[in-house]
Amino acid sequence: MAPFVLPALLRRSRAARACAPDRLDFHLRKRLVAADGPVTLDVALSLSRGESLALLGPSGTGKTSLLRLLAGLLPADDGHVAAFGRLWLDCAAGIDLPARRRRAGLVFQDYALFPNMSVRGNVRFALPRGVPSSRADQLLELVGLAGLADRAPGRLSGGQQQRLALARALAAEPELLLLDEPLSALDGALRRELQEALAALRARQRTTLILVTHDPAEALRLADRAVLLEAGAVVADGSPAALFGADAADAPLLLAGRVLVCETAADGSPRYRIESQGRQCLARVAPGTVLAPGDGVLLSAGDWRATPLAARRP
Ligand SMILES: Nc1ncnc2c1ncn2[C@@H]1O[C@H](COP(=O)(O)OP(=O)(O)OP(=O)(O)O)[C@@H](O)[C@H]1O
Repeated sequence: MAPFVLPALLRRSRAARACAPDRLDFHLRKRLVAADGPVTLDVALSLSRGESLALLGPSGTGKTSLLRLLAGLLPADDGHVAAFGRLWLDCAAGIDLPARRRRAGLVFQDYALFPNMSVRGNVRFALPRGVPSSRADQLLELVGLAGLADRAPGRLSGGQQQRLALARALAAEPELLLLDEPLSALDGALRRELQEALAALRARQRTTLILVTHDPAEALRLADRAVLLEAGAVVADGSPAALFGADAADAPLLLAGRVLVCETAADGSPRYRIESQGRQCLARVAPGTVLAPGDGVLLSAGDWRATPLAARRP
């Protein structure tokens, strides 16, 4: 056998061996181009069926890209995804299932609803063949939209659109539910209610969940495990309580840091590159706050917000 074929075969068999019926096992690599230069996303994780993982990290670190890679919406440079007994991706073996053949449901930050269909139509469209259309109404009930089933999505509020996007993702009965800040547009009580509905649903269907959140309290409520990404790599992996402290529901983790430089995000808002504990991250600031290089800040690991130290003094 030609020597160059051997590594590819070995890699393929490693991916194929990882293909256990009750596990999601992946290693994905992708070169991303950030505003301040290229970053290589390189993440390997293994989850059991029904596990819920919260993905946290500073803005621009690759969280959304990782969800898109898993869903098959972004091509990987290298790696594999072995999902519940099936290879969705094995770059070494040339296997790359298209998004529609992966049993992954992704709820985007911008919802991606069909504007020409009613609320009910959006959910019905996603039902697998053979599932009665009454299932759409059950799901709309679950997310509190039963009364708006005939409305066009364009006439829903941001929070209602977010709930519709969630119902549509659930309709497809995914084995892997990928949620990109799914509840960020919802206010307190409703957010709590949907968090509970999601937790109950997960327990009932054993759906594996990966959710991007900036909210440690949400990670504590919805996730068994939290992973912190920085510059495309996993820097912490453990239980949310161990990572953020059991009282994270009230106070996000605060780290002392120092401003290195101010950058401009894609939406034109300022982002500050902060150095904290030997690492760097990008953080937002409250409107009107101006920081200079060298300023001391407190960095909230929950929403990656930097607050000038002086402003926090009593
Ligand atoms: N297809 C692509 N090719 C190359 N680079 C990309 C691609 N898509 C996104 N990027 C870059 O990858 C970086 C990470 O983006 P991503 O949206 O994954 O970060 P994030 O951690 O989800 O950020 P946020 O918390 O702000 O949503 C960004 O700098 C983005 O410009």
